[in-house]
Amino acid sequence: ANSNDNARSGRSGSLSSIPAHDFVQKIDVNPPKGTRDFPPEDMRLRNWLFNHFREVSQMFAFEEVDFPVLESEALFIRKAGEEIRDQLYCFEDRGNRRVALRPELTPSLARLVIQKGKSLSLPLKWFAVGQCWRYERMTRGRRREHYQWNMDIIGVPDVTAEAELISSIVTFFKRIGITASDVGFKVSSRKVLQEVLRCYSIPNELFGKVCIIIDKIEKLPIDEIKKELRSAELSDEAIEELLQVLSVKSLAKLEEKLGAAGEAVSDLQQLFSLAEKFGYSEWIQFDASVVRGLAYYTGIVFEGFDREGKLRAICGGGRYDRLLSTFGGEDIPACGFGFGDAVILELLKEKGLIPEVGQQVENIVCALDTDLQGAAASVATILREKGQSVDLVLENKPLKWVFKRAARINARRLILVGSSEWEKGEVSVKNLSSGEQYQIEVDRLE
Ligand SMILES: Nc1ccc(Br)nc1
Repeated sequence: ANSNDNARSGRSGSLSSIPAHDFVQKIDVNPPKGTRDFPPEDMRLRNWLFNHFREVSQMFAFEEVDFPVLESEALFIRKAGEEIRDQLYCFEDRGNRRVALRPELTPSLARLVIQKGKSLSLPLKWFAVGQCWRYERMTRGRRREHYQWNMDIIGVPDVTAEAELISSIVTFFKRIGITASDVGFKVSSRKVLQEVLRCYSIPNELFGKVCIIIDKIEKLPIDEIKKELRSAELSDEAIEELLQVLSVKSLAKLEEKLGAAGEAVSDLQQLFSLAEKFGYSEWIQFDASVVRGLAYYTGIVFEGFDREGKLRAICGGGRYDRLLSTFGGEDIPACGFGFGDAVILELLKEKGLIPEVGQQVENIVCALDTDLQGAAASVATILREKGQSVDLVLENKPLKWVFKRAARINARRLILVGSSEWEKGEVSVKNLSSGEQYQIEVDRLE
């Protein structure tokens, strides 16, 4: 206890005469800008959502992993002009190390795979639900943290891996009542861009930067996009061809444009035929304009969108076969997705699908007078040892108060410990839904 406590508690001590206000400074009780508290009701909804993330991941035989929320800044320093880089929540720690709050989970996953190296037997199917951060000028009043569900498959070069990942997200949507008429996936491949850029002998190291510029195509005027592409040393001819290809509306047209021999077309054709077999064809559509805003994708990319077009992307992912080598590791083919905890709740609100997640308690146990408090504690323990949840009334309260609390915590039954019954080793039970009342020996409670 510090002097402050003494002053507050009124306990004897030399400081009690000093008025408390000398020590107490009024703090802001709100969480830091852009962050959220999770009081019980919000935490129950979050747990409901995360339980679905976990149950679907386990249904697909993925193993849960996690990493520090604090990472070396170097893990996220990429030179492709990504927004995620501009908004890095980074700082120098007391050991003068450059560190950052992770803006995404994939680089940490890549780091762990490299660290574990040869001891890992491929393929890996890992999932994580982790808090991710960005530092954005609060002018836009957007959040600075969110929780992201990630699933990644490491060591499978075929698009069967991407097809499996999309199947897991479709499974999740179905479990929470979202249908193919609410949500779809735009699917493309960065190999489309690659094949166009190769025709104009654009060097590979520009690939990431070009993708990031293209990803802004629906957020910036087309002249701005062209200007940025020109500054990335693309010729006007290459830019025109690129924009042409990105407006292709079907896989058939893409094949006409790029030919059937390229990997872009064959990967996408394989993915769409696998979608048929998985039974989620109605959920996905080819859309050449999808590139996603992360520099490291190298193949199939996809993003979940709400068909009413009111919300930002719900989730997104793709193949990233070259990420490990950017950290000095041996490249292993990989693909994965990220699914944030914010847009999905906006969608569920839109659709009236937010579930009722009230508190559920089986028993509320109350002593009818203070010298039976110990007896009430023993009843609570017996029930808890039977695996039942018990709210034990901890103070001497009037029955009216106890009934009110029972209703608030949604208790199934009230157990009263009274002296006459207790002498017979019994308690009084009231079933709070049926109103049924009876006496019973404690040991026979179940
Ligand atoms: N990457 C990232 C992190 C945090 C939020 Br909020 N949004 C995106």
